[in-house]
Amino acid sequence: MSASSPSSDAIQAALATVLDPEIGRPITELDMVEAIQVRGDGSVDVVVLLTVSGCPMRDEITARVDRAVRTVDGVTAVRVTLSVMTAEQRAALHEKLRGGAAPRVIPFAQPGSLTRVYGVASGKGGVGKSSVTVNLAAAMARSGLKVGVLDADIYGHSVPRMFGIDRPPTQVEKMIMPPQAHGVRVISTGMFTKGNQPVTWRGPMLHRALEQFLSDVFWGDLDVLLLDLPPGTGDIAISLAQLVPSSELLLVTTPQVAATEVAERAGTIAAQTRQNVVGVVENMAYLPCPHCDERIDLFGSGGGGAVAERLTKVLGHDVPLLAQIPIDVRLREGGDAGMPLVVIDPDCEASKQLRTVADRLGHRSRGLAGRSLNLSPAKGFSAPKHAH
Ligand SMILES: Nc1ncnc2c1ncn2[C@@H]1O[C@H](COP(=O)(O)OP(=O)(O)OP(=O)(O)O)[C@@H](O)[C@H]1O
Repeated sequence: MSASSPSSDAIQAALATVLDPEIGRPITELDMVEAIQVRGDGSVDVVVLLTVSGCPMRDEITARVDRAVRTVDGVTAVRVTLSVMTAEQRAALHEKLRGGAAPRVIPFAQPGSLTRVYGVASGKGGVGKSSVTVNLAAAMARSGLKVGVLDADIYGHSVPRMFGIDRPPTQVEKMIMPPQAHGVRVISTGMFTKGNQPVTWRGPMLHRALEQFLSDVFWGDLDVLLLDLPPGTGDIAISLAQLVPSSELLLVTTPQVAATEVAERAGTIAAQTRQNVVGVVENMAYLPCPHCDERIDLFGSGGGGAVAERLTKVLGHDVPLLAQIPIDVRLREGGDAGMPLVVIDPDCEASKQLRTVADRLGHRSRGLAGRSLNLSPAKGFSAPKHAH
């Protein structure tokens, strides 16, 4: 080896900066680098182990390794060879990722969890619940938060399309690696049904599926997990409350929806499950007139405010109206093209409203307020306002 050729330590250090695109950890830490060979002429061979042979990320990993190794002084050429982990190596990786936790443990339900979990619910379909979920998640990711979306809307899993994701998740043993888009980790019930066919999921099956998505998906260390719930706040909202007792609900409505009816229904469920309702988002609130400053109340007005007011009464705690999102054709077009509006145009009115909600939900301090503790305070005892 000539004096100027790079050391294999330097190559190793460069490889330690390469993150696996799905797991988000250095490939060296994941034991994915099988061999490094540095030749006298400065050319470097790296053998990388993929978790599965058909890994959809193979080109991306190759490119990342190539880029990183080329930054090392003295490197003249890089050759990346891909191989596949043996069953034992995969099992060891699975073990490592689980961090010694027992199987079927839901990390978000553990006492020390700092992840805020929000179920996004609506009284009926088509009000823009999925669009709101996707845009909130993308806005949170843009502000530097680690975000996951679990699309549990079995009647219309539109979330992957709205994120532009068209590939299934990779599986390492029993662990499911969520695809990422716009900085968000995404899992959808739609990724597990053949040809995206609607499935008749029944209560217990849905409960098990949700449990599996919460426990077997490698979510990593999330700040926020958003769940797109099926419309109608039914079984799945109850399952979520059981599986993650500290989860909270965000309600999406249009101004048109029979406000009292939706509020009663959602309120009854939330009161039963003791879930906190963080607020109401009124979507399709108005159509900005293309010729003047007027707002056209296409779907009526006041629905969001009425739901918030009604829920405040029913639940006995303040349920604010967090935003009024106008109708914006680009929100739908962006959804169809896999580009959330907050990414395409972060400063338009609809995006501003969405970003306000994202900021509020993403940066709330996670005190005891609104968390289900299943405790009743003793007479004369007033509970502390904050946990910390
Ligand atoms: N503010 C908005 N402006 C324009 N189009 C919107 C807006 N919000 C949602 N849409 C469009 O309305 C349609 C329904 O929205 P979306 O799929 O998000 O609703 P949903 O409540 O999740 O429905 P479901 O529960 O039935 O899946 C989509 O085509 C979406 O792009």
